[in-house]
Amino acid sequence: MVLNPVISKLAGKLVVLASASPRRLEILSNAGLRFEVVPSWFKETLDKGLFKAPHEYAVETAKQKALEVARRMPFKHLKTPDIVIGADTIVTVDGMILEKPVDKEDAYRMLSSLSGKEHSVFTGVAIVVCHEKENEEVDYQLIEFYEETKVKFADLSDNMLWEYINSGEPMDKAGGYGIQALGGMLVEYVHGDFLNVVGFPLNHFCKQLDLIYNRCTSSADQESVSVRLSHNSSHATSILTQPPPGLPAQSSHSPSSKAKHNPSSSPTQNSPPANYTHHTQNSSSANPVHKVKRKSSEGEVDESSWMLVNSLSKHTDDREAEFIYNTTLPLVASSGQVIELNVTEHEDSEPKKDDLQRIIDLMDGFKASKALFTASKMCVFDLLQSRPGLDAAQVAQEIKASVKGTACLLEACVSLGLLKSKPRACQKPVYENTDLSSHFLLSDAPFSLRGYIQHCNDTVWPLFSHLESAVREGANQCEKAFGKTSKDMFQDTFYNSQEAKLRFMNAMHSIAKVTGRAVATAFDLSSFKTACDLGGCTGAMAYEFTKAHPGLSVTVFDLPAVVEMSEHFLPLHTDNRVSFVAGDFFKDDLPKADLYILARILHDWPDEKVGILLSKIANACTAGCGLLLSEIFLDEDRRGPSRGLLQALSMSEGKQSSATDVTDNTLNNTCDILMCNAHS
Ligand SMILES: Cc1cn([C@@H]2O[C@H](COP(=O)(O)OP(=O)(O)OP(=O)(O)O)[C@@H](O)[C@H]2O)c(=O)[nH]c1=O
Repeated sequence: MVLNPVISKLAGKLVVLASASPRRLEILSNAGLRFEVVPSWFKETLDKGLFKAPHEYAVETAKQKALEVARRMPFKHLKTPDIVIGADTIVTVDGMILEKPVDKEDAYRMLSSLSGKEHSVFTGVAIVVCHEKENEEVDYQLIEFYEETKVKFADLSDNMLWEYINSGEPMDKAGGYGIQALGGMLVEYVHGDFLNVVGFPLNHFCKQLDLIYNRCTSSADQESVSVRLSHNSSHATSILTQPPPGLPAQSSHSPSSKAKHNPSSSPTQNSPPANYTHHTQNSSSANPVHKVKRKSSEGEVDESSWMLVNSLSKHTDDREAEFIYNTTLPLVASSGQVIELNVTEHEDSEPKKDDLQRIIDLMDGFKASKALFTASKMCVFDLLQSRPGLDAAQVAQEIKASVKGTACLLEACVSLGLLKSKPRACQKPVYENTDLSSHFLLSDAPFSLRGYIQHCNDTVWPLFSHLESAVREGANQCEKAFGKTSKDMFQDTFYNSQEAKLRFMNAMHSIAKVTGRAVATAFDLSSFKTACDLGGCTGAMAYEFTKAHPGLSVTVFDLPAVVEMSEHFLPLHTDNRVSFVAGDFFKDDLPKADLYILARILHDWPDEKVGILLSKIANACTAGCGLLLSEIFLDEDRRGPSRGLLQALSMSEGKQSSATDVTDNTLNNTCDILMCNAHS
């Protein structure tokens, strides 16, 4: 079910989040948006003194973050996004703008300035809509807005402040606190959008999308859309729209054609608003034939490069040649010179460049996955976390691999945004983790996905390499991939092999930790005092539930073989509101609880087993009980999300269901059913 039809308007578009903030990633993916993350390299160093109001600073920073990514991607990633979203969150108190603290003392200064006071949290957001023109230039059009939320802190003693600071939570957060986690304890009240404080004003964002895609469908469907930038009120909102009748001028930003358009909202007090020229782009191609245009920046190219160009020219009506070269790819000739080939397409019969890029991305997707799996398995991210700034030869030595192979792997990771490389004069570049890899790829990061990545590499990947057989036979391919039946695999995982069991538990643990909080906070559970997480494995989800709901105790119910290992996964601060009970949910009595939780369980089992489990839950429920389901539910039209449809290809005995499949199936209205979509 898509709650917000606006989000679905972005389906099929290359949406990019220009942010390394895990909170923004979580907020947008929980809303069902599918996007890539390309953290911005824009340094947040604008002169705050130049802005009349703090929100203008946040909006301008958000805009620069988004534009930097929009401009970089066509060159670094060889693809042009459709939409880039940038955001910047700041906290303001007593006329000061607080960003992320640089160290603990800074965090202390910030938090003590907030103690006992009301302050404002502003998140500036910029949406950059990119339109590729025929001449390979890109028009960037901007929608920018901000949201303000007022937050009041309780009086905080120094002891409390230092305890909080020493938890490590403040360091990557504006104002030095995270309202969504421990920092929530400091807060007396919040007036306004909570998610705005966390880092992204989802509601306001959806309203802006609504303006773009729903209220102005006719304009958004056109090749060219224009921008109205309004700076005439303290609310610096820009609305992307074809001019409704009566509205004045609009503007288009094209940083690639700076001579024509000044960048708007320049951070100077006196600078006038942007050029408000009405810009419409001709969508038709003037040239009906393919053109191979050779550009060479300096001097002559050597013979080999000429040969390449000539052979391409000969093949301009050869489909394969067009498909390979119908994009601007920098080709490096043996002289080291870069030749750019631009092929202009015939509008009527040839595919659009964006479409070609989407196909190429799909073709390459498995290479990117495998590069991630391999770097993770070879502990590249852990190594670069403990020793940032190693070059390829040093990394190769540590991970016991060839220098050539390691250099290729590191560069591939840089291109995927997983590593940063720092060039050094006359020396090989050195590497370090990006925020993305620090958050998700380290073994010991709180949101580590390493266990799940290893599961994808060791279990999912071999199954998918037999996809053709799986499709032909309509059955899973355990025997081909592992030489074992799925029953034997199950036995191994849970009973025969300690190592297989730990690997599996580790995978489930990591995905539950990353998604747990979103599931735990998706609903108001204040009416429930006890919960039972069926198949709750290591208890990762259960701990998130107890953290989010102080009045709730959770029993984890899982197979004895799992429960006996659960102590390996105890969190640092254990919580005696989580307990473990061993049993088989198909055979044994379920522990009594007000709320039953089934997170990522149903899709594994065939219909009859799902029926058995749900009717056992129905029997265990009394009035006022609830069932919380978290799955990658299919949309009601079963067209998405592709994550669910792709998961179905593993041909496990279970299936992907829509929300109504499950509610229709069962329970005879014995309890409330709470369903949330586990996109990640
Ligand atoms: C007040 C508050 C802030 N934050 C985080 O603070 C960062 C702000 O920094 P930013 O510069 O806007 O973003 P960033 O993290 O540096 O990422 P980027 O967009 O790449 O600049 C963002 O993360 C926010 O979630 C919380 O998680 N909880 C809160 O209660």
